[in-house]
This record gives sequence, structure tokens and C-alpha cells, in this order.
Amino acid sequence: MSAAPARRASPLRAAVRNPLTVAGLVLLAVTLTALAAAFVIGWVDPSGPAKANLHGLNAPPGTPGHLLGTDNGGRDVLIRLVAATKATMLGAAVALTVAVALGVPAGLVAGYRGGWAETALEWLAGLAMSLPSLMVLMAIIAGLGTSMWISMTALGCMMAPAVFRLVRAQVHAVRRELYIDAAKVAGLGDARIIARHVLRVVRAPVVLMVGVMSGVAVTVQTGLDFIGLGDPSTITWGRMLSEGFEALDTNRLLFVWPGLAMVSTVMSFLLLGNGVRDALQRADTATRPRGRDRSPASRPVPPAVPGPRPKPPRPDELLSVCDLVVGYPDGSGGLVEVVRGATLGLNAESTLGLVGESGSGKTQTAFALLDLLPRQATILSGEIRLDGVDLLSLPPAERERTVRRTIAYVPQEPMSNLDPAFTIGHQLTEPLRARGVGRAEARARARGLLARMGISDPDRVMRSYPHQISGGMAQRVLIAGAVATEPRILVADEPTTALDVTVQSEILDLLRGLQAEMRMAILLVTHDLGVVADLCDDVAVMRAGRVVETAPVDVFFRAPGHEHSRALLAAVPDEGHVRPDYDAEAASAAWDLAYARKTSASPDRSLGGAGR
Ligand SMILES: Nc1ncnc2c1ncn2[C@@H]1O[C@H](COP(=O)(O)OP(=O)(O)OP(=O)(O)O)[C@@H](O)[C@H]1O
Repeated sequence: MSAAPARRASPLRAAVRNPLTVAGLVLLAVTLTALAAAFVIGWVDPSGPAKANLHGLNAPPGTPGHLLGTDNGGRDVLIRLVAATKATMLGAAVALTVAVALGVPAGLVAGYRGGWAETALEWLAGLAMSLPSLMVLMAIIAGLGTSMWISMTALGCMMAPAVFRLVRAQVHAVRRELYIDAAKVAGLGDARIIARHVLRVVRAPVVLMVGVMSGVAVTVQTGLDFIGLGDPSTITWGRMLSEGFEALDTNRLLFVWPGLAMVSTVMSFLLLGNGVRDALQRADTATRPRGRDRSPASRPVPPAVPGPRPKPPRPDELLSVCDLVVGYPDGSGGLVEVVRGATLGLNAESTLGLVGESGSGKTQTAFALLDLLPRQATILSGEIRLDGVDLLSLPPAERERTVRRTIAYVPQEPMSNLDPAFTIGHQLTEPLRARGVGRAEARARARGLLARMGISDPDRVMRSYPHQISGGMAQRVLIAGAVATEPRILVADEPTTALDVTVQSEILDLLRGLQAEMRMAILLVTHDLGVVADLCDDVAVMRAGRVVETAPVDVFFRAPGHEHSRALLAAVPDEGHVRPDYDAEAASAAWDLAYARKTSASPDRSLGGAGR
């Protein structure tokens, strides 16, 4: 990382650089000034808007004492217009508040939690949207009277489903982001994740929708009053429009002023909504990396290759998986199995490499252990035992607690797993704060962890946003976050794939050092057999959703037992050429080299792992 952390431009500052937003601000300022004046008039001279002067009917604009003239009752048009602003804006504010207060939380819950809550809320929203709004409003006014508060509350209820659907769709999109998974694994609760990470993404489209809906609320309220369905005791722009319409022949300006007020206010909402949305979106996307697409993959699952059944897990293993089967809906009412009876075991303080070709089910197996499978996935059978306790038999909340307490996760793509909207310091201290650690101590611990990760200027990194650090640095930050809670098991999914070779070896050394220091077990998901030789004690080879071979790493390299293991080893590119077939001698030489590195990096650990 070379650049010093720069402060990001504030979205509001960016918004006011847009001339259309400035125009919206100016128009809104006029409306707000009228609103403030209306409160003053209501306090100083409440009868002012109704005061008639029978000697000054329909006075033209500019008449002394009457800037906009008078109406056909001799009442001052400007004072009435200002007073009408208050009722109109309050009415719109009621509708908007109801729509946002109902739509946003419902959308967050439905999008984030899914399940029956989403089905029920979606059904309610569909029902509300299928009703003709104007007819419903008229029926409510006919039944409950012309109170503006009631009609505007009803309008808010009818606008809420649109907000709900927008928010739900946004939450659906962000829920799949890797940094949400990372936040969960770090132990943050749902409420905190929604408040900190999800709401930020939802805010830009919601701001635009609020702008549009404010305009709709003003227009509907004005329309109802114009056609005589408003509260006759309240002056609004709609009522003034109606009076102006009746006086079109004598004083057509009476129709123009409230019309202008309505148009300029609606315009101001739209311009501002657009401008602020654009600024927020720019601020969000400027730093947001592309997340990994985890949509249902189209890669076909290759047929299972029969082979020697791996040994059943031993009772003394820290973590064991037995005959795990994970399925996804296949789109035609059935299930497709992506993990098809995986069995493996991880000893305390040792490292197991989970290898296999792309799509063989490594990540899905790891996600099952981490309790991170997507909602659509089902664990169809099998056992996952942690310290002998079958996790799958625990109630979901207890399972989640147990997993978060014991297992940490270093994900595949460092950048996608950091929320671009927060500093590194914030993201490292947040999980500690959620566990009750005080602010100062959390910061001190985070700084210490970064230093332990080999970061020479932890203070600067703490102040940086993810886009201001390199990939290698981001990976160190994620490892720091993962080990902050002193887990007994670390699941690392391709921790070095996205990094260049020199950084890769530094990260491997770091993991090795941390493992020895913290006495944790590591499950390393990888394609890279060099990394396996370098770091692992044992290997489990996956093929088409099954573990086809488990072996100590030296045995795996010297005498792989399964045909698929030999094929994997044969596919490793050699320095000068690609070997046509598995070459035991070359594999053995590669192993000797990796072993030499391994023992020189951690002389205290013997081949095969002391804990085995
Ligand atoms: N959300 C999903 N819906 C349906 N199928 C999925 C989903 N996620 C993954 N799969 C399928 O599960 C299978 C195993 O995927 P997994 O990600 O575990 O493979 P992997 O061995 O980790 O591959 P890679 O090394 O490329 O990450 C693949 O066939 C994939 O298409």
C-alpha cells in the first residue's frame, strides 16, 4: 500500500456539486421558507389567512400590502398561499412517514430473513397493490370523513408496498455479498449487520423513492382537496386551486399561484431525490469491489467416481464430518446434491487440506461446517461433530452460537469480504465491541493484531478504507479479524489464490506462525497442491461431492491411493512442461522441497503433525 489514506468525499458535498441538485435545493428552500412563515403567521395572527377586505376584491399583484394581490373575498393571496403550504406539507409528511415506517422495516425483514415472513409480507404487499388506490381513498373518506390526517395515513399505507418491494429487492442483492457472510462469522448479530452493512446499500434507492413519493403525496393531497374531498376547515393548495378554478373568469392568477407552488415543490423533491441518490451511489460504488457470483451455478456435477471409501472419523477428532449430503432445488421440484456423502476429520492443532477440482464441493462442505450455507441449501443427511457434539442436532440459534465461538473463517476473496463503506479499524473492532469489549481496548487489540500480522503501520491501516489497501494487506486484515476471537479452528478458503507469489508465501508463513502460537486447527480449502505440501498435515481429496481419499500429506504425495488424486497430481504444471501423467519421482521431489521449507519455517513441528 503506498497511498496515504485519504478522506472520502462526503456524498452530500458531491450532491451539491450537481447543478440540478442545487436547483432542487433552491426550490425546496422557497417552500421551507413559506412553511416557516406559516408557523409564524399561525402563532402571531391565526385569523390572517381568512381576513376579508370587501373594499379590495381581486386586487392585482403588487398592490401595496398585497404582494400577490387579493382573491375574490378580498383575502391576501400570499398569506393564504403560505398558510396552505403548512397543511399541504404536513399532509405529505404524514403519508411519507407511514410509507417509510411500514415499507423499510418490512422490506429489511423479508429480504434478510426470507422464509414465511417474506411470503406473508409479499402476499400482503401484493394484495395492497392490487387495490385501486383512488377508489380506496374515496371509500375511506366516505366512511371516516374528510380528515386530512386519516386520508394521508391511508395514502401512506398504500404507498408502503412499493417501498417494501424496493427495499426487499436491494436486501436480496446485498445478502449475497461475501462481507455479510464475513460479518456473520465474526459474530455480529442480524440487527447489527442490517444497521451497519445492509442499510447503507439500501439508502440510495430509498432516497430516490422518498423524493418521488413526496411528490406523489403532495399531488394526491392537492388533488383530493381540489375535487372537494379535503377537509373544508383547512386551507391547502388543493383548496386554493379549487377556488381559483371557480374564479377563472374574474381572476385567473388565483389558479396560477397554488399551481406554481405545487409544481415547484414536486420538482424540488424529484431533483433532490435524484441528486442525493446519485451522490450516495457514486460514494458506494466508487469503492465496492465486484463480489463473487454465488448464484446457482450452471456447472454440471460430474458423475461420482467409485473409489476406496475414506476412513470413518475418529472419536478423538476436534471436528468431524460424516456422510454429509447438501442439496439445492433443481428448479423442477427436486433437489440436486452438490455434496454427496462427504466424510473427513480434523485433529486439534493440525492442518487438513481439502483439495479437488473446481465444483467438487469443497466450499459447500466448508460452508456447511461454518453454518453459512445459503437459504436454499438443505443438509439432507449426515453429521457434523464439533468436540463430539453433533451440530446438526442442535437448535439453529445454539448451533450458530457454538460455531461462531469455535470456528473462524478466512474467505476466498479478501476485497469482497471487507465492507467498502467502513474503515479497517471499524471492521476489526466491531466484532470485538459486539462481544462486549470496550472501545479503547478493542482498538488496542485490533492495532496489536495488525502488528502481529506483519503490518508495519497499523495506525494508518486502521484509518484506511478497503480500497486504500492492497490485496495482500486485505488478506492480513481478514486473518487478523478471524483470529481476533481466538478460535480453535480456522477455515481458510483459498487464502492465497488472489495473491502474487511472494505475498502468498508470506501469508502461508503467517498462518503457520499463528497456528503454532494459538494452537488452532486449520481446514485449508485449496486447489494449490504446493500450498498443501507447504502447510498441511493431512489431505482430503474431493471429487463430485465426495471425499475420495484422505491421507497424511507425505503419503498423498509419494503414493496417492486414488486414481483422482493421481490425476490431480499429474495436472500440476511442472517448471518446464506439463506432465502427461502422474510422475511419482517428480511428485516426490516436489514434496521433499516443500517439506524442507515447512520444517525450516517451523522446526518445532514434525512431519504429519505432532497432534495426530
Ligand atoms: N447457491 C447454489 N445453488 C446451486 N448450486 C450451487 C450453489 N452454490 C454452489 N453450487 C454448486 O455446488 C457445487 C459445489 O460448489 P463449491 O463452490 O463447493 O465447489 P468448489 O469445489 O469449492 O469449487 P471452487 O474451487 O471453484 O470454489 C458446484 O457444482 C456448484 O455449481
